[in-house]
Amino acid sequence: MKIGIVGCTGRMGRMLVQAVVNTEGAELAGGTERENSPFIGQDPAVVAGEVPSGAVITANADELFAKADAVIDFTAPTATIEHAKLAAKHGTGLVIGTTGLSADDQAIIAEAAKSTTIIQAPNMSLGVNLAFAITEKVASMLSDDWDIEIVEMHHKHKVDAPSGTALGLGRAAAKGRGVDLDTVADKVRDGFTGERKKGDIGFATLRGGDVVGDHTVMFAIEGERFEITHKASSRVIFARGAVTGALWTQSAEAGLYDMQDVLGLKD
Ligand SMILES: NC(=O)C1=CN([C@@H]2O[C@H](COP(=O)(O)OP(=O)(O)OC[C@H]3O[C@@H](n4cnc5c(N)ncnc54)[C@H](OP(=O)(O)O)[C@@H]3O)[C@@H](O)[C@H]2O)C=CC1
Ligand SMILES: O=C(O)C1=N[C@H](C(=O)O)C[C@H](O)C1
Repeated sequence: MKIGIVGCTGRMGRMLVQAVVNTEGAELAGGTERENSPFIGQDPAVVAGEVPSGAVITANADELFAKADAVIDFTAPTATIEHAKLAAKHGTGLVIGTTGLSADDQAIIAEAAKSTTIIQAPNMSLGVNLAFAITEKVASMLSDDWDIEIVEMHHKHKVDAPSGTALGLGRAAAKGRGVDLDTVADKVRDGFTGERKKGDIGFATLRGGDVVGDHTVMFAIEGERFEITHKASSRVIFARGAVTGALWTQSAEAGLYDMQDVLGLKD
């Protein structure tokens, strides 16, 4: 299966290239970067520290979507929505790992998924997808006397907050509780905030150093606290998950899926 990587020289892009060239049944179709990138014309595998693959980095995403069976996108929201349109145009499978997308961006992705298979997940790791399922279950078993708080920490280069995974954990908790996250989310606290509102789902964001990604969901009540924690120590878990997703697109109907679909974690 021919897999393309857009944004192939980024932190995740390089890990994705490594994962593709080391996965049986996967072949690197090529990679993209912006027009002014110093990597244009180079082999993405060599940039990622692998042996030459014969593939080339270009700024022509249209060409990559035309020749690939699936493309993996860990870039930025403005790029991702254009990639979703190209996936629909060419009927190419698409795996989206990019976070920080707006509601309007989501609508464009949902429209594209009418014509092709798209897998979108804020976290491609098995551990976090288990945490999504467990969080929903625990939230469904506890009353809203239990306060739910989500804490995340990432490296200093991360540009969106709260992380896509933290928001995913919030959505899972809200779903378990039978409420809409948008109406109960408390994402920023500063100054004289007053007491915590019963039923809110709070978020706290930490940034620093080279932390790959830590997430904790806390269920707190007077006298005790129950926590679900995931810590990523290598980006390889996201890259492997994304390549598994890309291979999975080949056998799925057009539609919008997540990693819980791919990993068979749904009831
Ligand atoms: N779902 C998951 O499991 C995970 C998701 N992520 C998400 O993935 C995204 C990327 O993260 P990360 O790799 O750390 O970020 P980086 O900034 O390191 O990588 C992004 C890459 O995409 C490139 N890019 C941006 N726009 C375009 C474009 N129009 N065409 C081609 N390339 C483009 C960037 O180039 P330039 O530098 O020139 O802008 C850069 O090389 C983030 O949203 C992050 O949250 C990260 C890890 C796991
Ligand atoms: O930007 C990152 O690095 C990560 N982003 C994802 C997110 O926003 O949840 C996933 C992972 O935690 C790393």
